[in-house]
Amino acid sequence: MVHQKILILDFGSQVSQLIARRVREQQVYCELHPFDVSDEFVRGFGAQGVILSGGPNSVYEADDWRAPQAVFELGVPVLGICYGMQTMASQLGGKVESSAKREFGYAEMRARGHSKLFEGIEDRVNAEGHGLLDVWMSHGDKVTEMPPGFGVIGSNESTPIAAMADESRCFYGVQFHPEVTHTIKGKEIIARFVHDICGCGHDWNMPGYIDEAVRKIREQVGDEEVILGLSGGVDSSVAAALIHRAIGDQLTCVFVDHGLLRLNEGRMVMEMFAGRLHARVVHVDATAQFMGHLNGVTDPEQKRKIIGREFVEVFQAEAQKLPNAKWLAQGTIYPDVIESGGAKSKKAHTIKSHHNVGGLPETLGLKLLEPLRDLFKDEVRELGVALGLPHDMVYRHPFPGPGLGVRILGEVKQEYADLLRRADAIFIDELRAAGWYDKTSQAFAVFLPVKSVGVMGDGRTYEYVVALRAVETQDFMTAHWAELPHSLLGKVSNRIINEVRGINRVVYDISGKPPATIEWE
Ligand SMILES: Nc1ncnc2c1ncn2[C@@H]1O[C@H](COP(=O)(O)OP(=O)(O)OP(=O)(O)O)[C@@H](O)[C@H]1O
Ligand SMILES: O=c1[nH]c(=O)c2[nH+]cn([C@@H]3O[C@H](COP(=O)(O)O)[C@@H](O)[C@H]3O)c2[nH]1
Ligand SMILES: NC(=O)CC[C@H](N)C(=O)O
Ligand SMILES: [Mg+2]
Repeated sequence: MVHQKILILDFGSQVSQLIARRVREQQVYCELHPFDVSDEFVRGFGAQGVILSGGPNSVYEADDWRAPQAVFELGVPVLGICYGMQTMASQLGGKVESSAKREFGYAEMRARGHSKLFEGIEDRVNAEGHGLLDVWMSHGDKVTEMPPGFGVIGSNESTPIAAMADESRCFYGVQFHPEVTHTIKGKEIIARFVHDICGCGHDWNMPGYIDEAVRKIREQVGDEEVILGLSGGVDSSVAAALIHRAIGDQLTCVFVDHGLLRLNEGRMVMEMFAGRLHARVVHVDATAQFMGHLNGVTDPEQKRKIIGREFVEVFQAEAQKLPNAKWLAQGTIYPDVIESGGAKSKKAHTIKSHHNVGGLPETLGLKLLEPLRDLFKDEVRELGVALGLPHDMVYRHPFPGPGLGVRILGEVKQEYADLLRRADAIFIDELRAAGWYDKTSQAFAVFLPVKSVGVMGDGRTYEYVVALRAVETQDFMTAHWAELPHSLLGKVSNRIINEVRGINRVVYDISGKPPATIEWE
């Protein structure tokens, strides 16, 4: 089935992904691509409409940060947001200048004229009968001259051209950000653009998606076999459930126990998949293999590389046991795709080599099957529920592939992993009991291989330290430490010190990301 779709071009705004999510919420399919795609790409894409995102540059400085000219020649509606509006103005013959007054945060904008974009959408009406909108702005430049054919459709004191339109061509520019929730009527404005102006229907929804994805997987795979690395995390679990629905026992899930999993994780994953979904799951106990290679290694990057490499080894060995395995399935989701090809990645530094199934070697000899490539995390969760996975599993906190390997600082030892597993389980247990699990995005314990002195039952102790980490975040790119109640932290600390012999001190991590990262290694 061919969907109607919107093309979003990313100029590097921090909130570009939100535009895509807002469009998807309207049950309209869209794709986010870097702004510098070619004219041919734009012409071949088949968009019903194009959205240009915001971005950190100024059009009068960065003269190569332009939309492909084809965007304006497709004969479809275009919406420019912030930088997107500014480049549209500049490319079509208007003018953009630095503004004396920067606007950052809340602003009130008056709708003017009768534009299709805002007609009937307002938060309040003023004495003269003009609609007023509460919007969120973040800019230092502004359009000072509109291109030929455009008229003003929104203004405020500091930004007289806060929104503009050429209604005959359906070109719109807004200086504010309709994609953020602080713009109260942002959702209505996006809906107006995609449905009424671009003419898109509501053809993107989960039940429809399952049928379509199942058909596509069957077509791709035929009678060949697929192996999938199952971690028990959200993405690989949903991918497994979807592929299993499509091809049943042609799918073999490989669940690798590297000895660095959480408490009881192995049992839980096996019960869920083999027991409940009746999927074929191979449980590989590779503890000795991973621990052996990690022995004596203290450098975080080296540890990550070793773990990634050993994963691939295990998958290769398992694939060779199957007569007809031609595919390796992965739970790659849309943000993974965007982050490895988006406008922002061009200047990005490597902070950590996040392993997925390792850097896949050419010699793997398997084709990749990635049925979640088009979905955002919340869509993946919705899909998981629609496929019958339990709520608890689908709403779990993410868990990194290298597992406790990056939560034990320095050298990884069996003894440390055992202590950490128990401390972590107590923390998560208490978070759930206090209703805080769903209020945090990720929470875990970290093992510090240093000893400190304590006193227990009148005796001296000299034992290890555990740090607790809990964060709140939308996208895991930036995060705040969670302000857990002191009473809850107190209870967790008490239980860990009392129940886990070998730990006599618990601390709470109060660093944000940046400058810290979420994991400690
Ligand atoms: N213990 C494991 N056994 C087998 N495969 C694994 C294991 N850990 C990670 N993987 C593979 O690495 C991939 C990437 O892991 P990642 O943590 O990003 O995703 P996830 O575990 O599916 O979801 P979540 O982000 O919710 O943890 C997984 O999809 C899975 O294929
Ligand atoms: O699958 C994964 N493989 C990895 O190697 C990896 N390293 C970090 N993470 C997870 O990514 C998010 C951001 O983590 P950091 O702030 O520590 O980089 C957090 O959610 C981390 O748990 C990983 N996930
Ligand atoms: N958020 C944006 O897109 C900002 C655009 C441009 N850099 C400005 O400051 O006006
Ligand atoms: Mg995971």
